[in-house]
Amino acid sequence: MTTQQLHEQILLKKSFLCVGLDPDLTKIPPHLLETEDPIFEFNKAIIDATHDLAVGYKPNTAFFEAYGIKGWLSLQKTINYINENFPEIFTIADAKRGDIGNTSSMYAKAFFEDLNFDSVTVAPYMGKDSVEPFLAFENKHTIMLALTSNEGAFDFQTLTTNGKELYKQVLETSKTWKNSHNLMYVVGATKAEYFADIRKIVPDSFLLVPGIGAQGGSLSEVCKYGMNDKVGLLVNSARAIIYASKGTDFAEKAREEALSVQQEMEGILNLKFQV
Ligand SMILES: O=c1ccn([C@@H]2O[C@H](COP(=O)(O)O)[C@@H](O)[C@H]2O)c(=O)[nH]1
Repeated sequence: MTTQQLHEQILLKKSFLCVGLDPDLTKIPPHLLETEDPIFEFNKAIIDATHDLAVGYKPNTAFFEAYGIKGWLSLQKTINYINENFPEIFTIADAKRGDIGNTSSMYAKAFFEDLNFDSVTVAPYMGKDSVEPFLAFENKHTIMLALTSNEGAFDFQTLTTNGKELYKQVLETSKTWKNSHNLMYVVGATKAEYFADIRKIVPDSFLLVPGIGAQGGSLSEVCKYGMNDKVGLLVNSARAIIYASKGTDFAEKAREEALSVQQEMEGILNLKFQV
């Protein structure tokens, strides 16, 4: 999917919501545990209930890898289900990969070719040759951690080296890499006050923004400082939506939560773009 197509979906659905698919067998409704593949059944129900309100889904691979081969198969079934039934939806493998070049190439093949995700998250720590193998895939997107939503972001990312905060250096340097037009960046919703500075460095890039909902970030603050003239934001919420209920009504309740976020987004888009 191209960023232009993603932008069109945002305007069509009046939404820049990305639903995080973080299935945890201890949290999903007990009645699903009796099915053959509880994780897939859970994801499928959430997707069926929210696909008209969201422009993206972000399975975090940790929640699948934790269950070994069965979990990986559930991930494969989930991405196939989205691609076959809702090909207009942008998919993100939140895997936070990155290694020496030849290894990164294999990670890129796994997520872009074998699983056919539109994008994958990567860590910038190993530098240019660890990220460029992902960027080589045209119309696939590499979403690099810039300023994360957690408290530990302040351990390294905001430290100043050579007169500049590390996350700013990451943003600036990555723009010089080959095929950098395929880059997007992760910026946490809990760091809304940093968005204005980030937009000075990457005015046109899409930002994947986790941290509203369970982590308490403010959607309106993120939009105030982070939205560009093409919207440029994919705002993720997982637990607040997918675990809205543990009962047989879990999908209905997930829809209600997603709808409330979508409606807030629609209000913001109406104000800014008169869509
Ligand atoms: O900075 C980051 C990067 C990734 N995440 C991931 O996003 C979701 C957030 O889930 P919630 O339940 O909405 O808090 C989860 O998969 C994280 O691993 C992040 O939170 N912050």
